[in-house]
Amino acid sequence: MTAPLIDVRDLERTFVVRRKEGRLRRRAETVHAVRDLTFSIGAGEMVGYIGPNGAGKSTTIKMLTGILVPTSGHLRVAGLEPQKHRVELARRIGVVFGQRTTLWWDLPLRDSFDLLQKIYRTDPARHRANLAEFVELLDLGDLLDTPVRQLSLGQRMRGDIVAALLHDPEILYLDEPTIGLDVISKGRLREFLRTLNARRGTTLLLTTHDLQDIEALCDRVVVIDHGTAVFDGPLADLHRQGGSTRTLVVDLVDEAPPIEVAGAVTRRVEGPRQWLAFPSDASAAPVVAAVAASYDVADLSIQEPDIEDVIRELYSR
Ligand SMILES: Nc1ncnc2c1ncn2[C@@H]1O[C@H](COP(=O)(O)OP(=O)(O)OP(=O)(O)O)[C@@H](O)[C@H]1O
Repeated sequence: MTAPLIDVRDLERTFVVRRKEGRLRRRAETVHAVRDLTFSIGAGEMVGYIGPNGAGKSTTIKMLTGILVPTSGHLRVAGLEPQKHRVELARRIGVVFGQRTTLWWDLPLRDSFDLLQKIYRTDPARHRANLAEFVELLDLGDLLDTPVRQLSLGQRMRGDIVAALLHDPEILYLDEPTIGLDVISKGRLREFLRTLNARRGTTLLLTTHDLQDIEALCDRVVVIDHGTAVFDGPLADLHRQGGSTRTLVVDLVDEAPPIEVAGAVTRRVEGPRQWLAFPSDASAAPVVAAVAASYDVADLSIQEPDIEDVIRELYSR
């Protein structure tokens, strides 16, 4: 078996903060930003890393990139210890922050990209080939001579993604890459990331509060809460873990009292329309058959579980 590309075991990071106590006194308090964190990611995986505010996501990413030193535990990225081999690691990873740019504000995009080639000492031919491919995929050709400060958020984000990828990293960390983007820009970005993964096998670790990013991109999710992983597995299993339900929406020919059938519970009635919840891992067929056998049905549809609800349920445990 090959070693995982990202290997995190019993990782811990604490911060000592001074909290005000009374008017003058301050008390030192230890914050466990990350504790007992264990997960590993294989080459080519696309993993969503999610959790509520303050769960420890940024602290984890900072340790993975070598910006922050762990308090204890085992951490390897591409076989390297990030804090000891920061420069070497920088060539193997790309980082994109949705909330801030790594581009030079007053320079045209093209100049930012040229500077990055010099900083990373990327082979010039390789740089040109990558630039041509990414500019085409992200439709940035007409914007190369525009200073970054004149770009829209979506255009700048595409520029940031190109900047993070020009040196051919194996791993791309994305921190809220679609924040503030409109639906079209989000869709375009997700499409690009899927293509990148399929063509080059780039490993993606994605932090986001937009669960549609996760649904569109990730086969696997790691959920972190209070610094520790509370779930690690396929998205479909997350639905099961959360005990989530699917909903059968029934339009009756006439208004009726709440439907009573085995295997489902009627949650809502509005005129002739009723909403019946049933377990998401059960088949809808028996519920549909039971409803159709006893009621005059005009129409039926099934709503899949809302991942936001599943996650809310998981956090609240
Ligand atoms: N430099 C620091 N000094 C003190 N406490 C910190 C520091 N950085 C993070 N923390 C604390 O560690 C915990 C985890 O923070 P972190 O930023 O990793 O969470 P997050 O999951 O990224 O949150 P968000 O979704 O809001 O970005 C929080 O309680 C935070 O206040």
